[in-house]
Amino acid sequence: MSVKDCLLCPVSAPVEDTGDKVTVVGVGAVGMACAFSILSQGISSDVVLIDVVEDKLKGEVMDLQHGSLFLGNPKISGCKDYSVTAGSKICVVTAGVRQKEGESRLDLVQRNTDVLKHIIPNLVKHSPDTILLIVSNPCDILTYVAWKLSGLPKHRVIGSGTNLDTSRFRFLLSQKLGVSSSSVHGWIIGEHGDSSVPVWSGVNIAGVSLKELNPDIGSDKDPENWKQVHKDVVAAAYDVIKLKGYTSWAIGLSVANLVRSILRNTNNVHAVSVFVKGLHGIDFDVYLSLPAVVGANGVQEVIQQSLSNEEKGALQTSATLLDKGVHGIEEEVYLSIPSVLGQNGVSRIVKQTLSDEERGALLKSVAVMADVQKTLKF
Ligand SMILES: NC(=O)C1=CN([C@@H]2O[C@H](COP(=O)(O)OP(=O)(O)OC[C@H]3O[C@@H](n4cnc5c(N)ncnc54)[C@H](O)[C@@H]3O)[C@@H](O)[C@H]2O)C=CC1
Ligand SMILES: CC(=O)C(=O)O
Repeated sequence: MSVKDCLLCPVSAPVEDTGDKVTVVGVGAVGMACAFSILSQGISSDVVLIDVVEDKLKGEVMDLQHGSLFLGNPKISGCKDYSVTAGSKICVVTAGVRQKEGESRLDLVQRNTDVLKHIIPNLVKHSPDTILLIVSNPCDILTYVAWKLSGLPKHRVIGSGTNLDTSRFRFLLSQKLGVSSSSVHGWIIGEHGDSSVPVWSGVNIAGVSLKELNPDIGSDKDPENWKQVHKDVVAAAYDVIKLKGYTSWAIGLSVANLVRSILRNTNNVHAVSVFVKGLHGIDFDVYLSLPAVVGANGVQEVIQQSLSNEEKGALQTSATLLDKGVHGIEEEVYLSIPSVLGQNGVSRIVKQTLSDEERGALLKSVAVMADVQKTLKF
């Protein structure tokens, strides 16, 4: 008999499924900050890491496991093979390239779309009931891409969106006012990026509206220049990237906050990237951030904020920009398009006006073709 057999008298089979499994794809700065925040706050007791760089992945798993004593003995595992992710309640996607100094988030769209084409089908294959939480940038466009690639219902594909920008906004306002961020209520909506929209009409402390105290707040006419706070929110990522090369801790904490709301079914309201067609005059397929009720089903409801005309206009500009970003995604594929044929083969392609639905379906077709092509050997 082994020491273990002498020590332990079996009574019942150990339970393997913790019911709160979270997969984090990408063990870079952001993925590890997410995993660490989730584990250190005891939000999940079963965290799986995935990456394509095996040594780094193994090292990160071991390093976290060695802290198990201080984390309440969670399951921490990692592998290149997606079968380890089976049964995940949430899959957080942080894989892909990040901005270098001087690059915008939108500059990453093509490279990270290609990365998602490999990741999303694998995640959904092993966890068909999962909620996808997209963090990689450009976050809103990639959330749309993930929705298309996954075939999951819209409410189960969410982008971390402006949950982070909102946290930055509330922190900066709190510094100006000398009150805690948690007591400053305000929202950043729209793109997680340069065209984000501050909802000045709703900023309040204990129900006291700052706009009622200063009707010009957030505008160019405001002598106190509160507009600078939003400028600082937009500049935040660029500033941190200039200083340390990347951002990590705040996004890790922001993701952990979202994961908690989903796993514990809290119905907290977060600014997250959701499908917004039909809201605030936006009439095309696009994901961007609005305050939404988040629970075990993903996004349950979107809050219908009363926006000023200026805020609504800025939100629509943000939506149009993201729509352009989606349709700018390029693939080298052949597929059927009405064409003019002559002796020289194809002489011209007919420019059809497609509905958003048709364009979405075409994009999916392109993604599938591109995936198949990648498996061919020449
Ligand atoms: N939404 C947000 O608020 C934020 C988003 N980000 C974004 O998060 C992403 C990751 O940033 P960092 O962690 O700093 O980058 P990083 O370069 O440190 O890590 C990226 C990781 O992804 C892995 N990876 C690449 N292709 C993969 C694949 N096909 N499958 C699995 N893993 C793969 C790499 O091996 C690497 O470990 C970037 O796109 C960045 O812009 C960063 C901060 C905030
Ligand atoms: C990099 C990025 O998206 C951020 O820190 O906001």
